[in-house]
Amino acid sequence: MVSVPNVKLNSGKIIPAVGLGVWKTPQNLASQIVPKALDAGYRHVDSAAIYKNEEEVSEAIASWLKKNPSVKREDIFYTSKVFDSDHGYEKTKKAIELSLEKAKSIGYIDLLLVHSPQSDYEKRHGTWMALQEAVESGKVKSIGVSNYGVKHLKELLAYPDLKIKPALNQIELHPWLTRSELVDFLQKEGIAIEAYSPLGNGKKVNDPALEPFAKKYNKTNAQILIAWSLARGFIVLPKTVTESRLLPNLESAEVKLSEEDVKKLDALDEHFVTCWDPIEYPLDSEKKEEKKD
Ligand SMILES: NC(=O)C1=CN([C@@H]2O[C@H](COP(=O)(O)OP(=O)(O)OC[C@H]3O[C@@H](n4cnc5c(N)ncnc54)[C@H](OP(=O)(O)O)[C@@H]3O)[C@@H](O)[C@H]2O)C=CC1
Ligand SMILES: O=C1Nc2ccccc2C1=O
Repeated sequence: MVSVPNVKLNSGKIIPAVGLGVWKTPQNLASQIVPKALDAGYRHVDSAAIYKNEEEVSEAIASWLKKNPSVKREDIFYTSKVFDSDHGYEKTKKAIELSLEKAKSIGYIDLLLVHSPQSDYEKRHGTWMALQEAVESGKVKSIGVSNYGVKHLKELLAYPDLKIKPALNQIELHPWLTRSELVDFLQKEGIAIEAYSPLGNGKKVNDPALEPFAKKYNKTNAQILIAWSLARGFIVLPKTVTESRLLPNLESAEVKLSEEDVKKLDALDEHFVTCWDPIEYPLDSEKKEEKKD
């Protein structure tokens, strides 16, 4: 079995440092690939309400656990996310109920994230209050954010009724997008960092800049990229629906890049964003400034 490191979150919960991403994994493929991933040794799956596969992912985990009784529910880490259109206290409460209903086969959600900061102060605040209550109810074990920039995090950390700090921030990270200011801030605040699109959404897997590293370590380009995330201390979420890629991607956890090579890879940074970039989304005060101009 591949030895995958765990990370302890500020909630006290443990998260495996490699998780299977399931964005764009259709429902029928989710039912097939999740058990294969668990067979390969994955113990962490990253879904979201907008991926439309929460139920299939959860049911695949539940039926795999029945067939593998030596692995317990607590050994698996399941994440979902509340989308922007469900921001605000009441809407988020309903969205949480729906995500919990879809995850009923596995009993609880390990980590629930605010998918992005794209609304306004009042709605983001209401959403966080609903998430805090979900932890108090016991049906959600840890809560966090995704695509939050430093300004969004500072806003959240200043809520007068903040009871629970985000356990992590899930953001796009790879050598072409290293977000050093945000990463430093998160490390200082004790908020774990989760790297999405670690292969640059597949667009960077064949980049020639990876060749010397692949050659030196005798690993694939994808393995170098996943190993880079782990060497930086990030939790990492490679996505694949290709069975033959599951194990090699997970085995990246056993690739140890030298500090010097990690720095060389860091130097590829060119702020290359592959899909969306809500990290720059304006605060209410910035929207008012825009209106004035
Ligand atoms: N919070 C957020 O806003 C976001 C979260 N995420 C999360 O992060 C996960 C991963 O990010 P994502 O953008 O999907 O992309 P990745 O960077 O993980 O790349 C996935 C692509 O790379 C291909 N691939 C996977 N493994 C290999 C390999 N070993 N060799 C060559 N190609 C490979 C996949 O193809 P194939 O599947 O055909 O094998 C797919 O096309 C998402 O699934 C989601 O869970 C992603 C974006 C935004
Ligand atoms: O995985 C994701 N890919 C996306 C692209 C656009 C908006 C949200 C997401 C995701 O969560």
